[in-house]
Amino acid sequence: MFLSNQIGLILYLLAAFYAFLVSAVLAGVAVTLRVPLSYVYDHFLEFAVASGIISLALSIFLYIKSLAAPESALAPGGNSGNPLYDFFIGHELNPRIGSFDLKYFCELRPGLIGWCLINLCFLMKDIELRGSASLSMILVCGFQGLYVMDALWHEEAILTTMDIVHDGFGFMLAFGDLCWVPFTYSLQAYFLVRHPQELSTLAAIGIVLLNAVGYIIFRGANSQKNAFRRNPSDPSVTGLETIPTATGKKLLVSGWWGLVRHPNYLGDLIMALAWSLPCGLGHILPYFYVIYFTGLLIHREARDEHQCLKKYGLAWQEYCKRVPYRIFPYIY
Ligand SMILES: NC(=O)C1=CN([C@@H]2O[C@H](COP(=O)(O)OP(=O)(O)OC[C@H]3O[C@@H](n4cnc5c(N)ncnc54)[C@H](OP(=O)(O)O)[C@@H]3O)[C@@H](O)[C@H]2O)C=CC1
Ligand SMILES: CC(C)=CCC[C@@H](C)[C@H]1CC=C2C3=C(CC[C@@]21C)[C@@]1(C)CC[C@H](O)C(C)(C)[C@@H]1CC3
Repeated sequence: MFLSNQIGLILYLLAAFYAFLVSAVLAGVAVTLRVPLSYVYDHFLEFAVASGIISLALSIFLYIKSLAAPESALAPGGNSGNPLYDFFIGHELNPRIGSFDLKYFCELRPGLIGWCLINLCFLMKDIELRGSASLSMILVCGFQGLYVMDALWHEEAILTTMDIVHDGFGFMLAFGDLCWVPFTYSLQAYFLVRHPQELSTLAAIGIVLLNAVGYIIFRGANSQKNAFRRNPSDPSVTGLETIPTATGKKLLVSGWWGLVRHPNYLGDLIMALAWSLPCGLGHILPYFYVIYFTGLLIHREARDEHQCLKKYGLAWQEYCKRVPYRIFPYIY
């Protein structure tokens, strides 16, 4: 499985970013040809329901396919014997059709690129209604577009995430990737079409700075860990303090990973806030993402702690002593 992931890494390495570029060019052509992209705004619910139905159909297919899979191909967490639970969590770990890895493909491309395209459709609706896109809309679409490009550019990093290594591919991830991400992560842009906001230059600068701080922490932490895991002698991480573990792997205790135990989540949450602020403080809808995402990351952090404690035992306890806060320094 690890070897096939490595092969997938080579095959997929830059393909997701290219897929984004191709989609961007096609979207540019559609805008130039005046294709009425605002149709997606007018029929948002219908598109969301259709994508929910596609996710359900895909999950049923995945579950039926998993029944023929060998025991060794099943996900540890999705092999409880309860068909409903396994259908939801994902019975098979990395379902493939030939060499095409369905989970790896779905995790990044359709949801993330779809999210940007939906945002573009909302931006076009804004232009259609008011003659030009508002500064708030430009900031939201710009920040989220950069986030997606970053994820696609660092595509290989998802090969080591819990979703790929540990979780199965079932309804939860299929629905999350194909429906939840594109249709709920775009709610700020959706909100701005109906509720345009006046944003002062000073407020806009403040929000841009907040997003930049979040991005520096998020990218710095993820890149530091990825570089360290790929090659602990990488010059960018050689000066950092580490704790040895019984598995032979080491844990970083300085740099970003000495600030809190999940600095990447901290940066991600700061960015999430920066995406909501352009929508003003008058409505809860644009803050849905920050609230949901805080819950998701707190739950994810607890699952990861549990796995790391199992994997690293005493070394993890030592890490927790040295770096007492999980996500928010001096708070949590
Ligand atoms: N926008 C969204 O909807 C979502 C975004 N994300 C983002 O995705 C990114 C990846 O997150 P996720 O996959 O949850 O987990 P992480 O990238 O945080 O990976 C956790 C793993 O990192 C390793 N690790 C933990 N502490 C240390 C340390 N001190 N030194 C070295 N290695 C350590 C451990 O694995 P090991 O030791 O085995 O290497 C641990 O299991 C994050 O930035 C997150 O914010 C995640 C979910 C949803
Ligand atoms: C409510 C519900 C159905 C939740 C399912 C959870 C999923 C929405 C998330 C689980 C892990 C995710 C990741 C990303 C998007 C959200 C889901 C699918 C991700 C692709 C976002 C961009 C990041 O840079 C990432 C590539 C690291 C990330 C991977 C995990």
